[in-house]
Amino acid sequence: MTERHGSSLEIAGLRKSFDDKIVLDGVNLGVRPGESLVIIGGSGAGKSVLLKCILGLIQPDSGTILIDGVDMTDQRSDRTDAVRERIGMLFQGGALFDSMPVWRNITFALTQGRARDSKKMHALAIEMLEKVGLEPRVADLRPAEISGGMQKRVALARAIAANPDLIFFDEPTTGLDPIRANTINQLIRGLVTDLGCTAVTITHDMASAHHIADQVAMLHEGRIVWAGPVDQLDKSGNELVDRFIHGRTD
Ligand SMILES: Nc1ncnc2c1ncn2[C@@H]1O[C@H](COP(=O)(O)OP(=O)(O)OP(=O)(O)O)[C@@H](O)[C@H]1O
Repeated sequence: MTERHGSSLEIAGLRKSFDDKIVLDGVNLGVRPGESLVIIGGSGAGKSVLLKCILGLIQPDSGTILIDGVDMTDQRSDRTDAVRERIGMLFQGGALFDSMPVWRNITFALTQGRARDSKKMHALAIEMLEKVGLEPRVADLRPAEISGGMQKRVALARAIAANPDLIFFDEPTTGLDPIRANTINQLIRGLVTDLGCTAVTITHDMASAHHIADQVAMLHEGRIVWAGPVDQLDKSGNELVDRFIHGRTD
């Protein structure tokens, strides 16, 4: 049984150009509540720009981005702010604050930077660390004192601490060995299957895509050229998808 319903995401006709370079050329994409979508595509396809548009970090030129029916491309309002509060994000580089210990990094957004019930927050951080396979002692270290792979898992712990309904992962397994990558894959899958969270993941790691995804969409030159259930990926009949998943450049 799920604890809640994840958010829905519907993108229609999304366009974005930088000067005369078209990066998003009418993206249409949908994710149902409690579903895991993986977006694949080669370098420069526009994946990061798409993600930044959804997160409100870049303003698209046209098109709509509906999260639970609220258009996130509209001017900021109480409605869009309320939706943003239910969104979690794991950035590629982790983006941790080096000046504070791991436990404060994990709970920072929950306290909005204010010192609040430190003991409770410390305990919560340890609980989150356990979920991502890290020992309690890591809570008191600073990000610079732990490896890149551990930083990635701390960033994931931070993303899930806020209990989001919709969570975005940008290359969550890049730079991790296969065992650690598998821990992250299982965690993402668990967020969706056990907690009913909606997940959108950008990855080049096809093993991870197969583990995480319900649906897969391929972005190529700013358009979604194929979308479908993950078990159809290997028999999509789409030349661009075949080339991408088999790493062919011909
Ligand atoms: N702020 C910007 N100004 C100008 N061009 C940009 C900007 N951001 C992205 N681009 C261009 O948009 C295109 C798509 O970039 P994007 O980062 O979305 O690709 P990607 O699919 O995420 O690639 P990768 O897998 O390598 O991360 C690239 O040609 C990039 O140079």
